[in-house]
Amino acid sequence: MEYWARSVAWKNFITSGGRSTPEEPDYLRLSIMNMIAGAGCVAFLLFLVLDLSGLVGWSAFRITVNLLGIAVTLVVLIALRAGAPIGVMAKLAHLAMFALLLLLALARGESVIAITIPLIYPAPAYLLLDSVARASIGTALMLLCLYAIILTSSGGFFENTGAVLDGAMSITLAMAFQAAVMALYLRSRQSSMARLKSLRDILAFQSTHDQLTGLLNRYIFDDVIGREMRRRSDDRLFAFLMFDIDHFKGYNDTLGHPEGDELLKRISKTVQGLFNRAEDHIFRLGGEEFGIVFRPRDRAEAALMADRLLEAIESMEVPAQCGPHRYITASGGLLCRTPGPGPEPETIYRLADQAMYRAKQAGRARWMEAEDENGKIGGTV
Ligand SMILES: Nc1nc2c(ncn2[C@@H]2O[C@H](COP(=O)(O)OP(=O)(O)OP(=O)(O)O)[C@@H](O)[C@H]2O)c(=O)[nH]1
Repeated sequence: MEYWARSVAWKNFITSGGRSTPEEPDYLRLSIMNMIAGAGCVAFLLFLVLDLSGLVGWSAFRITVNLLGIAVTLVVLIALRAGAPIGVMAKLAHLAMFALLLLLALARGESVIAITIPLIYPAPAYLLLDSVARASIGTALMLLCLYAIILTSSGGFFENTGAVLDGAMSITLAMAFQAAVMALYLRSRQSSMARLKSLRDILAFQSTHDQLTGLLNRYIFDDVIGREMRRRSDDRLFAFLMFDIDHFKGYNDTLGHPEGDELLKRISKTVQGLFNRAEDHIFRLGGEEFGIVFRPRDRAEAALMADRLLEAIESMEVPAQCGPHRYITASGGLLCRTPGPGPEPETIYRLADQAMYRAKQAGRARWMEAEDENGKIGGTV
């Protein structure tokens, strides 16, 4: 089990740059992979030239590895152009490059640097996957160490030019691959993070907003009430105005539910026009019931806002389908108090609801002020 987990981690570690989503044509990844394969091809060609020119130790094995390197990178290039999946080709190229660098190093076994480079290649590559800052530090450190090894192990820069060139080219190739790994990884991580974020935003919006009107819903009501009741930043009052459209059932029954929905949307716009301060919260609490949490300076201002709202709804001049009024009206309940420790959100809701019920009983098209359990006005609590 542990071996399996380790081998999977290793596989991810080596091939992480090659992840792709096959359903999306990813032109950036395609370009990067084309670039890597092209650069790989050129680099192996240069290795070959170095070998053949006798600048570095010549061996049939070395030549074979160089030729293999050219062949693999050419296959990758051609396959990419023929439309092979980018992710698969990236994995293939990445693994082949690592294996070939290792073989090349073994072929030149007398040089410490030549063997070391491919072995340390995955370590900084892993570092590079995390962040650009860590990547830069990791890269700088690795380059410093490698050049220190080159200078010390080959007995001076000018005495073994072949080994130095060989090492430097290996480093360059490795660095190009690390940069590509980082670019691919960061890009794929960024796009999946962006997708996740937009999904999270959509879900957060949908869970707290009413689909029909776009207003806040009952789900977030308790949170808002709790927050507004606890606030200390502002010494204005806490007010909760709840209202319900009168005889909405009759309106729906006569004109149909789609017309009823339209009316709900229009009324929500009217409320938004009136309660338009940044700190106002407007809810559709259910059916044809709405609520507004706002911060009046005093009770008189809260009462004025309640009056204005009911007037604004009637002034929409939507013909009522039943009841004594010519136009659609609404009835409300208002609760007003100073913020601070006090009743729970459900108590606030219940008190305002009771006040609204009294307004309905008294003939509708009006609002009443909430009273607490002791019969006192909500605002004096
Ligand atoms: N069109 C529409 N109607 C809804 C929606 N939600 C609830 N309703 C309707 O709202 C009506 C509410 O009816 P009642 O609770 O009897 O209230 P009312 O007729 O307004 O009576 P009062 O409030 O006493 O004046 C019902 O007919 C519900 O079907 C909705 O999203 N869209």
